[in-house]
Amino acid sequence: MALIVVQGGQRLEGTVRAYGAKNSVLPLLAATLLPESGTSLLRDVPPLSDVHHLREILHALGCQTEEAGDGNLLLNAQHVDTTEAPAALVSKLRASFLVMGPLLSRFGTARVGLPGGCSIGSRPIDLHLEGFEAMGADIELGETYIDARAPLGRLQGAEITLRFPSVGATQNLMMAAVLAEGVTVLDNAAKEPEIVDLADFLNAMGADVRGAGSETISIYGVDSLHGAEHSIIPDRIESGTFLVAGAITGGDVLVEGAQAIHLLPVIEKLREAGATIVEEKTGLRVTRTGRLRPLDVTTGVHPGYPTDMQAQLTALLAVTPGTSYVTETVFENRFQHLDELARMGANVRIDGQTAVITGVACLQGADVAATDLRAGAAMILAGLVAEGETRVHAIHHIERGYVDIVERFRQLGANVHRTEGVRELQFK
Ligand SMILES: CC(=O)N[C@H]1[C@@H](OP(=O)(O)OP(=O)(O)OC[C@H]2O[C@@H](n3ccc(=O)[nH]c3=O)[C@H](O)[C@@H]2O)O[C@H](CO)[C@@H](O)[C@@H]1O
Ligand SMILES: C=C(OP(=O)(O)O)C(=O)O
Repeated sequence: MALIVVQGGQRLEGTVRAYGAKNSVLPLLAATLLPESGTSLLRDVPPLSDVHHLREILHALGCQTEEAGDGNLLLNAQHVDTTEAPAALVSKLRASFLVMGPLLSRFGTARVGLPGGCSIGSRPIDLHLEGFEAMGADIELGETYIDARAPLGRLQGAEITLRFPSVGATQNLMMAAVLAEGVTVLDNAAKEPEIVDLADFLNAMGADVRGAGSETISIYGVDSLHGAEHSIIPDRIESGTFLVAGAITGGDVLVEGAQAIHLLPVIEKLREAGATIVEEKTGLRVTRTGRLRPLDVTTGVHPGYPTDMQAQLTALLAVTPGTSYVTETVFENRFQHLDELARMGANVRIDGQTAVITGVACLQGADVAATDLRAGAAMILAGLVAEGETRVHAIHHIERGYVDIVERFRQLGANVHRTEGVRELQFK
């Protein structure tokens, strides 16, 4: 199995470009199922394994996709010939379940396998299903498949208040509503930038989605949609990861394309920790010369501190003098990386939902696992400042969400490489 090997001690310096956002491109790919005519063009599609797997699902449904160079992807769903998304493919990633909304909206029926994704909590899909039901769908839950059908042939607009502003449920229900009969109002909707990106794409296709980015989204159903062109927003989590890399190594890194407006809580916390972050014409520059300072951070839904940037921050805090507190409120099992940091000598303990991290002078290189995508990024970050060699295993998780991570860290001066064929160590 492949692993990433990091030799600690290099100060990172240089420029890195943010790719299109993984968490935007996945719902956008699902949305391309909606139009019955025309080809869509998505720009800055990141070449990630999650994207590859979602494209496989689109192909299984009868869509055509074609790479058109420079990160452009053409998609056509005119000839969709089945509404069954195979469980074997859907189980490879979480966002695959987002094909349910578009299929149900356009065809009034869908059979979709149960989704996979990072194991960071129980991750139910009850909010998605309750929303479809409120729009008139009958839902049948099987062991590996979920069947949904609109008995009237078309979903009906409804008023839906989400118990929690779930990103995925908001996206799935928005897509279900665009071709429904009448108006759907989603209350307590998620406000993440990826929701706004999806609404912009749907509207470019001829939908009428209003209020995305606020807690109430109104979707006025239309009769048909057409293909559209859209540029994907830069990945705020990838950008944030590189900002932490600059901060942890006391470096000077410009993240091209990083948008401050999407990263406000991350910027605020990194500044509080002692980094300098400046908005430049082309992106965000991070530098740090002074000592790191401890933090008290609580994750939350947007515009709160993103849970997807929690693990990376714990790597920084592991080498920050003093005691820091990190409270995770979005996922109930998102501290697995702390055990891995502890293998490297970090002083961490978990108290309920809070990680208590007392910084150590230096971490030690070790064999560690990428227990999930962001946990893997955190291991690389820790490895950058550890004494000796850190070998990160289970890197398929990292490759779900970071494009060419090794090459891009190398360009910034990190001593890191990817190696194949080494026996996977057993982690308890
Ligand atoms: C592909 C993608 O975009 N993934 C992101 C998306 O995941 P995802 O869309 O899965 O995350 P959600 O916002 O839905 O989940 C947040 C919380 O709501 C709970 N929940 C969710 C749905 C549901 O039907 N019932 C329920 O209880 C989840 O278990 C979790 O505790 O948003 C998360 C929160 O910002 C991010 O960490 C993920 O990177
Ligand atoms: C948890 C994440 O992804 P997913 O929802 O696709 O598992 C993530 O991007 O950090």
